[in-house]
Amino acid sequence: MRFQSVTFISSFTPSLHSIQSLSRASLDRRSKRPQNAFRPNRRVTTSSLAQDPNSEQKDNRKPGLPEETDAERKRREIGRLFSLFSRLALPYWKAEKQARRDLTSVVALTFLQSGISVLFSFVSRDFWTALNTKNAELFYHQAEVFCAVLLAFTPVIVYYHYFRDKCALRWRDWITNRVLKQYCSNRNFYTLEAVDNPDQRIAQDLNSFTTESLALFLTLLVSAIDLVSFSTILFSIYPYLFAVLLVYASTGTYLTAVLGKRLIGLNYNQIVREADLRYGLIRMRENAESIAFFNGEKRENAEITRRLKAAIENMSDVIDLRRQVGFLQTGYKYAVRILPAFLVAPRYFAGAIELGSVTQSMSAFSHILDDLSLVVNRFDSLSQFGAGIDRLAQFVQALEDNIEEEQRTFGTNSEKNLTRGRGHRGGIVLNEIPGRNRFLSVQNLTLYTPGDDMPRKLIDNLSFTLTPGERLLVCGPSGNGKSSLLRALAGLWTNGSGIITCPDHSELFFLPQKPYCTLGSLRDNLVYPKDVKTANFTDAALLRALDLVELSELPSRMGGLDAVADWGDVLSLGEQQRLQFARLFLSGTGVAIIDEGTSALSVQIEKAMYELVLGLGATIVSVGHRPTLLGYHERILRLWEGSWELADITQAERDDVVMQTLYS
Ligand SMILES: Nc1ncnc2c1ncn2[C@@H]1O[C@H](COP(=O)(O)OP(=O)(O)OP(=O)(O)O)[C@@H](O)[C@H]1O
Repeated sequence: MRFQSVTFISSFTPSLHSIQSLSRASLDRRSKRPQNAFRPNRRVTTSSLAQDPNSEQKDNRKPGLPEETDAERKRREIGRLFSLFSRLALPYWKAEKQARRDLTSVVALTFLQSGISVLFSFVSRDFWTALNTKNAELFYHQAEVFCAVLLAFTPVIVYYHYFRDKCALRWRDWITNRVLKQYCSNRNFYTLEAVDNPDQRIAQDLNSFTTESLALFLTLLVSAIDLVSFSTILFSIYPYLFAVLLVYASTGTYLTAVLGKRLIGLNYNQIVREADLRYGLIRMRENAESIAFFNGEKRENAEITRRLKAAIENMSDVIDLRRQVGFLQTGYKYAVRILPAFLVAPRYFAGAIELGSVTQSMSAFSHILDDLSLVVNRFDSLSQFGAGIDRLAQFVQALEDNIEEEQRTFGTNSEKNLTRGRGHRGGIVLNEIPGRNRFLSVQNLTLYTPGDDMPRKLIDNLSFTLTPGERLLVCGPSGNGKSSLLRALAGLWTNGSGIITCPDHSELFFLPQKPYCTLGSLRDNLVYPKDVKTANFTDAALLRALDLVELSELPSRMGGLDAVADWGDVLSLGEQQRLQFARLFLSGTGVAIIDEGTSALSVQIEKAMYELVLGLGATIVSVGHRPTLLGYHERILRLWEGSWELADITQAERDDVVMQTLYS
């Protein structure tokens, strides 16, 4: 959406006020975050300020007070939107000097632009009067003046747009970085369940917000300046015309608001539905191979068609409503082509004014009407803007709530209570010991699945301690909480009680059940989660790590360490698991947590991988079903139906015993 500045052409050509078809912000805004099996069902409470506009607006007054009237509710809604807007918009302008400088330039150019518009209105008046009085000399002179003003006006317009766009871009850069930082901190990206499509909000909604806010501000400014300057002109020509104008504009605004009030909710829905559609398509692309194996395209097609239908149906409602508003808007805009002339014509016929004054009054009328009709002319874009603010505010509020809660809970204690107000069952205390150590202890750990609705007890009162370099194998039937125990060790799952003492996160290295390959080069993937620049590994060190995990041919096959590919697609599962071990090796970590990290590898390569980790002297906690894993661990923890059993692995068992027999 762009809020156009008033053009000088409308001053020069009095009868024309073109109906601007506003380019609409793309509605295809969102892609849903993939569901993650590890994600706790954590509910994030967002402020009452940030609600879905479709949801009933609750009256938060205390019981006993009289019910809120319609007018009060509307006032509250406007106040709410305004407060959300200022909370999103103001920090940038307060924090950045450069931003204030940029804005000053744009505002100065806006004034200049409006000044030239007024000048045009006078040039135009004399031009038409010269034509009307057949004064050729004056006519050509006015044409020359027009060209001169045009020459001066062009750079003003060009620079106005230039500074405005630059300003919006810098703002977008600043606010996106800020929100992204909040999103990436405090594991918000993992825990923020209640907010849909955060990716779309960060990438697109913030962009629209900055561009549209700035454009709206400038449109309001231009309107205010025009209102003052052109009202003076109009009033001096014919005060009655001015009064008619006020009545005309306020009636139009009121009727548009009444007819189109459903548009905000519909626009909000449209954003959601378009994003759902896009997410369906992205999932299909991401899982193309599995779908192809299943011949699942029909089923996928049906699901995507369902999403498309939802988007189309809602859009159809939007179009229907636009039609209703359109009747009013079109009539409203075209009527002004003759209305002012019609009203001043008697004075012209009576010889009280010149033709130039008629055209000038029409131009002034159009200008002012445009200023007063902001709501009528931009209703659709304004309603989209309102919906966008709601979505953004909801998101930012949720991020801030999460961070505040974290700070409140953690305080300055080294002991981190990660319960975050989870309630009656208390919470698991994660005690991270800073520095290089390889000690791990779990005391009286009772672990539940996340969420307060029917959580399931997975582990009951578990205690164990691993001394540096000790190796524990966790096994048990599927779905009995093995991976969940690792989630608790990482501080991801906190529902329950007990104390976990472990090194801080830089000393813990997790190899998840599903390998993860980051976007970027092979080098990026090897040093992950560190950054290539800070990790500072030589090529030789990286090649050696690849060699150790038997991937030495990978760089030459893929085009070198800096080759970029979709590694999750181009590497086999076994190769990805080996890549994880190369990372582990490079990290030189003290405690390795391996969740079925060798499930796709042959027994021989599994041996090589474990020998590599043993060589690091790391404390190891592994989860796995394979009997061969017994050979690399000293103790075994069996989990089943909430119970557990901890035992030493004897040498005989290490050599020979099949793990299934241990827990079947
Ligand atoms: N986000 C979640 N919310 C609620 N329950 C969950 C969630 N994620 C997993 N669970 C449930 O927690 C239970 C334990 O899961 P977990 O992944 O720990 O099993 P596991 O023992 O590692 O299984 P497997 O051997 O099949 O990998 C399962 O019943 C699972 O369905």
